[in-house]
Amino acid sequence: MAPNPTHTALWPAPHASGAVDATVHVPGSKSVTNRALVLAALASEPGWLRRPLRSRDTLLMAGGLRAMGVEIEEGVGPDGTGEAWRVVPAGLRGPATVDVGNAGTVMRFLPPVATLADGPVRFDGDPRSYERPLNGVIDALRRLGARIDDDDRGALPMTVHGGGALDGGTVEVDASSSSQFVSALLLSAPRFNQGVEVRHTGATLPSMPHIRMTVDMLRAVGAQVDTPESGGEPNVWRVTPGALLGRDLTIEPDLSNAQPFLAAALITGGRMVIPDWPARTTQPGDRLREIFTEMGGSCELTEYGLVFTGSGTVHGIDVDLGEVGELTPGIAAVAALADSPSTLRGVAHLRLHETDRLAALTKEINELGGDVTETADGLHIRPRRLHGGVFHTYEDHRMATAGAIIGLAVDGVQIENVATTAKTLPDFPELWTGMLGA
Ligand SMILES: O=C(O)C1=C[C@@H](OP(=O)(O)O)[C@@H](O)[C@H](O)C1
Ligand SMILES: C=C(OP(=O)(O)O)C(=O)O
Repeated sequence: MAPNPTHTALWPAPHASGAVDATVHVPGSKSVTNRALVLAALASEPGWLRRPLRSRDTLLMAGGLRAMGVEIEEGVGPDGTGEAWRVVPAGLRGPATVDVGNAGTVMRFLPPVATLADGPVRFDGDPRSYERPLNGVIDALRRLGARIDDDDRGALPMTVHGGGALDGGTVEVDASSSSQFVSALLLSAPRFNQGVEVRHTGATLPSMPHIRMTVDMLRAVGAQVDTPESGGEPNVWRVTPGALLGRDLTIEPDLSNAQPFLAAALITGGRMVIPDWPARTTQPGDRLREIFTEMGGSCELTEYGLVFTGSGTVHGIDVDLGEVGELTPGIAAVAALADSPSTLRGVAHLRLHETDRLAALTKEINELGGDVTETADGLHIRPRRLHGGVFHTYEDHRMATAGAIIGLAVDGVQIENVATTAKTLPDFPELWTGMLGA
């Protein structure tokens, strides 16, 4: 097969000639947008999403819901300002086909929705989606009463034979490979006849902030959710059946996508302003305030947003990133440019993300002259003088942004397939060159 010209294209990563000083408006959060779409689709009345993220993952989510009969209309918000989506719920329909691409949120959050459709819903996606874990969702849905045809692979492609309703009830799930198994079951549970009680049985559970995001957003649309934090048993979440409200929700900026811009200020000793950084949020990217401060920067959260300043020095860090795994590629890139070694721990499950991120980061940083080794659950990074070269991205948006961070400090880095940032941030190349005043 001839190579795909888009994928093999090389993007010369801009090199910073001095301290970066910029304000970057970061588009909406992928995780918030895709949860908001699902909850609005399951509500009993229309709702609005203002400033939704429009990227590959969120357009796939909208496409999947539309395929099942939900109306998602383009429009301006109810107050006449800002771009918005109006979501009009409908009786969910099958037969339908859902393309999940390589979006974890789509491949995990939509099968429970499909159990409520009145016919078969076929799920398919990118080759990598066949390798990403889905068995936790499939097994749990079967035990809750669903009929699913996956040829006993526990993976995509598969067909959920929607029966118009699902019993629900109590179910055990090992979500150690992805927190999205828990989020997926909770999000649709208000519409299951008996709601759900999810009991996580695995030894570890990654990405807890994302589960809190699910719980917060469910409560905001009127669902009753009991959690370990609200006095329940550890690792048990309970959702009571009930109707969901249609809301008018403004989507927060994606704080994980703010990461490369903050990193730019950190490694160049510059200044970065991210408007609309929320004062309170469940997004894991909020942890960057603490992590990048420990690595040498300082930040101030104002009413306008976050003001982050680099000191000109970057320190290594020893940190457990299990709660905030999606920040790992960007932290690894900064760590490769630091003045001391780093240990990133608690992220074994990254081997099952868009690509095997631990292998990919090790290989690509080392090919630029770095010294990275994989551990059982993370990376050891010993900074070395790096040189230019091609940074491969493995169709992983966060590999592309990690390479761009290194390219700011190292002349001659070329990013292969920077277009893969379209998964969550289609404007990345323009925002990045705009930041540099190019
Ligand atoms: O629920 C979500 O929106 C997400 C949960 C996390 O998944 P894992 O728990 O599989 O790491 C995170 O890495 C992903 O980017 C988004
Ligand atoms: C792991 C990620 O995505 P997904 O939602 O596809 O799991 C990510 O965005 O870093």
